[in-house]
Amino acid sequence: MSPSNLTQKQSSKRKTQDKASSTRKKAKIQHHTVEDLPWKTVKRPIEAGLDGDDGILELEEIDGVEVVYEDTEGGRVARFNIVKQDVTPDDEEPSPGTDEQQPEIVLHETAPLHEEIVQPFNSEQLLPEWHKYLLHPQLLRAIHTKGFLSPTPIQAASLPVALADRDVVGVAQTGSGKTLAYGLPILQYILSQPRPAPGIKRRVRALILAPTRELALQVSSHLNALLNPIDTIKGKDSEESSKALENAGKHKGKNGKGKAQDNVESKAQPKKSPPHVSVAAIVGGMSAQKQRRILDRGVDVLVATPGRLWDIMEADDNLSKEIKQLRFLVLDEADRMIEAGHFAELENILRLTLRESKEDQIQTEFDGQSGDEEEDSKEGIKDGLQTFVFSATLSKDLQRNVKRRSRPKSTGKYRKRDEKPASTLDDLLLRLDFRDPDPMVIDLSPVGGVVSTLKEAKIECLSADKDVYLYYFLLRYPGKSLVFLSSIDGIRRLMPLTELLGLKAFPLHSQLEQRQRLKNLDRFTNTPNSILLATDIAARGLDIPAVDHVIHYQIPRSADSYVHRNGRTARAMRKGFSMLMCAPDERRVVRALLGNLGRQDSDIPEVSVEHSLLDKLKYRVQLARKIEMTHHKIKKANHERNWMREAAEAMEIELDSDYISDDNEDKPSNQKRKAKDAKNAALKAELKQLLSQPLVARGVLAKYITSGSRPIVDDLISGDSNEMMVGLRKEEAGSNLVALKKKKKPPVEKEYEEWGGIDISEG
Ligand SMILES: Nc1ncnc2c1ncn2[C@@H]1O[C@H](COP(=O)(O)OP(=O)(O)OP(=O)(O)O)[C@@H](O)[C@H]1O
Repeated sequence: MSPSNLTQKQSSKRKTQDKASSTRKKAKIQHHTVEDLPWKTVKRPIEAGLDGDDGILELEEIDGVEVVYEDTEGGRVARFNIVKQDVTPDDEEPSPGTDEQQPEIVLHETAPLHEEIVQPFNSEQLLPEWHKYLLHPQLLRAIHTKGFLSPTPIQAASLPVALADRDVVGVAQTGSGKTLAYGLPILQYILSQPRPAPGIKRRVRALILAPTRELALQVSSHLNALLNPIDTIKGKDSEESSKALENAGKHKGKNGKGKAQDNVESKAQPKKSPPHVSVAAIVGGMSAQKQRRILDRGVDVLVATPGRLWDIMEADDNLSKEIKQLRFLVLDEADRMIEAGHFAELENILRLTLRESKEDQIQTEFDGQSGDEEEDSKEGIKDGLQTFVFSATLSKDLQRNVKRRSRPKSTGKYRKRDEKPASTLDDLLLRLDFRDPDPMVIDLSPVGGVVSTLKEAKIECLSADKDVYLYYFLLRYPGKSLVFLSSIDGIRRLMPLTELLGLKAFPLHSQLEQRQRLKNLDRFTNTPNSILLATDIAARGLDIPAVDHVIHYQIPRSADSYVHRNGRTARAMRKGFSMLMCAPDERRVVRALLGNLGRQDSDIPEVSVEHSLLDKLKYRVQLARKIEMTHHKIKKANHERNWMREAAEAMEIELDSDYISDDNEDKPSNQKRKAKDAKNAALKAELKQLLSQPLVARGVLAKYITSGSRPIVDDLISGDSNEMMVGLRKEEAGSNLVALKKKKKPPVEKEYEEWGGIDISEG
């Protein structure tokens, strides 16, 4: 890294620092390497034009560093000097002329610049619903700022238990606030401990494991938002936050306090000191070196995906030691973790959290619990580890098994270290060494897995017609739509089609670089009426604000997947809509999938479709497909020609002149290509022209709005007509459904018990 990597902010700081340092006589200068410097993460300055990223995922900056150039034998090198001022107790700016009395320059930033002054928070008055939990004022202030007036049901059920040091297995519907259900007790614990002493490295006290990178990053940002609510509100995820601020303002108004009070409180925050709690995410796809540096600096709450964490742990004994002494272990979306292909890493990490005596004693069977074992477990609680397992989908059987699980018996069967990892969630839970003899299982999952604010529907059509129906739906019901496919190829095929049809779509799948994944999520979040074409990596846990529709373009591979995909909409009691696109050969699987949720396929009504418009859209889609196919052929031919040229160069072979020059007008291949280009240009022009024309439903006379079998005058006057489809009213998805007749016979249960989902892996 060179000094040019210091951020812009840093360079201006450097100038100030230069000036300041020249006046401070007692300054001691210490030389450091880049790696030693106290880097800290700052928000990406999107508004400053860096949103193009250019390989930058996050920025870091350093306070109080001088860059000094030194001429050495090996040339000019940069030296980094950490120069830190000790701040007067009240943290006031030094008054002019007192520079001579500014003596201290300290080596590292770990020393707090302030003793923490915790401003009390009147929760009894401002957050009566939260008062009884006696949360730390910092947390209460954040909850208030976010406008969370009362805990969600899962929070209300799990907080008293978790705050009383008990283990919790929590099952609650998607979008019901599970992150804070486990996050608040963790932050409460750490905030109530003394701040780390100056120079003492923090050790990891809470480990939160999540199945996907996006979810891990989201969890860490949710927790950070609780610790720095003001920063977060200024940040880019502002839609929800500004609403929250508005709510908070309203709420305060009711209680006779206004914004002024809040300002006083925020001003009273210490200006700059190391945070009391540091939360960091360790995920794949980002610089491992940087993540190691963060860990070396010390982290209290570590949110990680098992794969990357295990990679780092293998090279870092200290981290393994810290994991052995955890105070909190959380498995978020535990059931997905065993699907995601990093079960071996997960198992290795979990092994470190077992009590010493159990290291090699992982039981493979469920057994009853003896009195002795209970005694042991009670002792175990004293050694401190609290375990939380949360998901929207944990089977009832599994929850019972958690209750029935036992400590290993001396005569029992134990799994050896080198045995193959198990593949079921039952096994995973057995690998957890709950210190609580009776972990609290809280199951608030709704019947049939459906959130009460979600409307479900389906469209039955041929596989080949799914593109047209999707296009119809997206035009008919504008909004933010998350479209799930089970293969990356499917997304690659749909992306150019949506673009040609003038839709704003972004892809999300595992073969995209991490920075591209995050960027696309960000764009989807911030673009109205946009579409995210995603595989199941987006199915779990992602809290994307205001997703209006979830569309299962390809059917989910299990009942759980159906529930989690649907859970990206209708979150936090908002309305949402989900639509299954079901081809004839998928019906059997859909029946089985719904059967697993205790439902019938006739429970799900059909979306009514205006067939006259569908035909018009079909022609547009056909044109787009043709254009794309020609593009594809041209691209393929170019690729092949370039490959031939490169191969010939490498082998020093002369190629036929056809391959060497594109300029030869007379060559038949060039003529063919030109003809193709012309044909493609004509197709594009035709599509463009079609896209510019309004779509008019049958029976509508666009020129005579008061006549025809469907006069549209009233809708036009009231502003109720659909913007894209003349003759149809502006309606929300789900307001126009066709109920199906219930079947008399319930589905045969045996079939569902045995059905384990289809194995469609990404790609
Ligand atoms: N007490 C509360 N009141 C209002 N909103 C809340 C509250 N707690 C959390 N939320 C908001 O609800 C949304 C969903 O929360 P969260 O992501 O924790 O849900 P979840 O249960 O983990 O969902 P999933 O099962 O899909 O992972 C978030 O935007 C969060 O900020």
